[in-house]
Amino acid sequence: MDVVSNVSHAKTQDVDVSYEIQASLCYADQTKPVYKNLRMTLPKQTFTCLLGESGCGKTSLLRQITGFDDGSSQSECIVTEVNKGVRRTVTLSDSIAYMAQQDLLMPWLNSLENVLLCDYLTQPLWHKWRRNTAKKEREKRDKALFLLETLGLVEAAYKAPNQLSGGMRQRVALARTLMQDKPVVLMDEPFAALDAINRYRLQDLAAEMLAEKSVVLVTHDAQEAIRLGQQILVFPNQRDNQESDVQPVFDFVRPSFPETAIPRPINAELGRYQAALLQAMEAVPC
Ligand SMILES: Nc1ncnc2c1ncn2[C@@H]1O[C@H](COP(=O)(O)OP(=O)(O)OP(=O)(O)O)[C@@H](O)[C@H]1O
Repeated sequence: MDVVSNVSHAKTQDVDVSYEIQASLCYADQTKPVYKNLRMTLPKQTFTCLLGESGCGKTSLLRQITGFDDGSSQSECIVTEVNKGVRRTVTLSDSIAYMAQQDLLMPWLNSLENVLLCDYLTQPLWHKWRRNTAKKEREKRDKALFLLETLGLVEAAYKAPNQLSGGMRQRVALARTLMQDKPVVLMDEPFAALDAINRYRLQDLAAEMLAEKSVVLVTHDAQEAIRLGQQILVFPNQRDNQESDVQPVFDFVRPSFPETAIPRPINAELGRYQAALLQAMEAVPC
């Protein structure tokens, strides 16, 4: 199935532009690669949901796309931007906001400070010393407060993480991700720890607030993938194929999904697609 033809939200998306990712990864303490010669296409300004069985390499792939390398693996990750047929190799590390499975809030900072933290850390040092930054700092603070307000966290702005519920902490983490305003957003099971109502609300907020971004959302929740996915990819299982000297190109399984705008309502149609997605995931060879 052609990925691009499946994309909804046609108004906001520039489907002529995409990132092609080719990646291989083998951790030093493992004999077999986690994946080899894996290819993935991310159309820009599209919500891609990535599923797969536990341990297949979803988090590793996100980490590789960010450019993170702790030296404990043999890895290769080539990102090619394809813009109206013109291809060029790019580095995405400066263009990515990453939201991890844990909220990773600093316990000694309040919500507002946590939201502002990434911006502060990524500023060059000389910028912090400049005198005329007061106005910019005020603007950033206003933006952070606006994000917290939009996410229903006005009263939590000056509270420490240990004074917040799990759902509130995840919303602060989402505000921090949005604050960075990066074109590519990678989210690793961001809503997994939430109750059903908070998860539903945050899915709605994420779809609305990340509509202009190229998003990869790792999830184990088939319903979440069908609600949010404009492209859904199921991680191929490569473990049985590693013995061969020939390196085939592995591709993701692409189940079908409704061609309506996201976030999709939970109804009978969504339930049917959810069942079909679970079947497609079961069919991935183990
Ligand atoms: N830093 C590391 N060093 C060595 N092995 C690792 C490291 N990180 C992950 N692995 C291994 O790589 C494989 C893929 O792990 P990864 O966390 O990417 O899977 P995942 O699909 O995200 O799993 P889950 O759905 O459970 O979060 C696993 O076998 C894991 O044990």
